[in-house]
Amino acid sequence: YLPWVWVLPSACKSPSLNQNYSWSFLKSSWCVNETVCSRERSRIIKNIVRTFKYIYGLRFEVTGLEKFQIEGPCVIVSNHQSILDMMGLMEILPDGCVQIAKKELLYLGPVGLIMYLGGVIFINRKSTSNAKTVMSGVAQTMLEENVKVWVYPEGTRNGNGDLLPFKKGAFHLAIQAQVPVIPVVYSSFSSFYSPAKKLFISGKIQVEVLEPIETKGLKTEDVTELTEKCFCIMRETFFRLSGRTSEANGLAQAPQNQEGVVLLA
Ligand SMILES: CCCCCCCCCCCCCCCC(=O)SCCNC(=O)CCNC(=O)[C@H](O)C(C)(C)COP(=O)(O)OP(=O)(O)OC[C@H]1O[C@@H](n2cnc3c(N)ncnc32)[C@H](O)[C@@H]1OP(=O)(O)O
Ligand SMILES: CCCCCCCC/C=C\CCCCCCCC(=O)OC[C@@H](O)COP(=O)(O)O
Repeated sequence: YLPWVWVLPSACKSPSLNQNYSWSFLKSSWCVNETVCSRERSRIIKNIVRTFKYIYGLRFEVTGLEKFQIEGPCVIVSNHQSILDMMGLMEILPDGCVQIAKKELLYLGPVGLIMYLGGVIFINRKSTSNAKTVMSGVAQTMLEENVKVWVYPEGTRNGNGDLLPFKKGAFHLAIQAQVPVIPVVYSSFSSFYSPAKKLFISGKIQVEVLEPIETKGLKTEDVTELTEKCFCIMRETFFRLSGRTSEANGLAQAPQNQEGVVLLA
């Protein structure tokens, strides 16, 4: 694959932009088997971006990768500290997995084009109703096309040494499609990467793929509980991987619902 041979025909045959264009692109007819083509493009992007770690001197230590070996689709959620997460993403990205991204990234020139060709689904974060419509379409398509979906539930980059409260879209998606949620946690980058301190040296990133959380039988009213459960598990793992204890961070007490029932056993 020469990059231009790959990009140009795709760009010329791109559909007109609409909120579901990633999916309509997957379904476009220029490719004999469009899903295979999209997966193949995604694999090429992955293999290129994975080489960046050698340039930046980053090492990844991954555990639990076998958790991705499940039959059928799932929603993968992970913490989001910086643009470096893209290298971490490509380190473990399973085949047939698309990512949810803010629509502004589509206009990043060649990077936006490459994301588009890789099947990224763009949402308008400023419009909940628009994002909800796109996500509902995704729930249906991920089942039809056996696609995994990767979401950053914090909804924005956050390098402050903790996780931000999770947005609920990923969990609505998992419950609507009745597919498991697989949490993935990356350790803190703060010891080697900090734009505020103008620090960027080589370093090691620990990545842990956690046990899938089943959603079979869960309903819309369970979204908040599922969101909090996943948040607690990921936050605790984040602190452990980053060498901080839960107690030191006030995590000894599990969250409770309005009736005082502990949500996380
Ligand atoms: C060489 C070059 C290399 C190139 C290399 C390429 C690399 C290719 C890698 C690409 C990689 C991309 C990486 C991108 C990284 C980002 O762009 S991260 C930013 C974009 N992603 C996200 O924002 C995802 C997370 N956000 C969400 O899921 C949010 O819930 C939404 C859907 C945006 C909505 O936002 P919101 O309104 O602010 O949030 P939220 O409080 O969750 O929801 C409000 C209400 O709506 C309800 N709601 C939310 N969603 C739903 C739903 N789906 N159904 C029903 N109700 C819903 C909630 O339940 C809530 O109601 P209550 O329960 O409070 O009553
Ligand atoms: C000095 C550091 C240089 C690091 C270079 C690392 C190379 C990374 C590999 C791929 C290149 C480009 C992929 C671009 C994708 C950008 C994803 C991203 O991080 O978007 C931000 C978005 O989620 C949330 O936006 P806000 O935090 O709300 O605004």
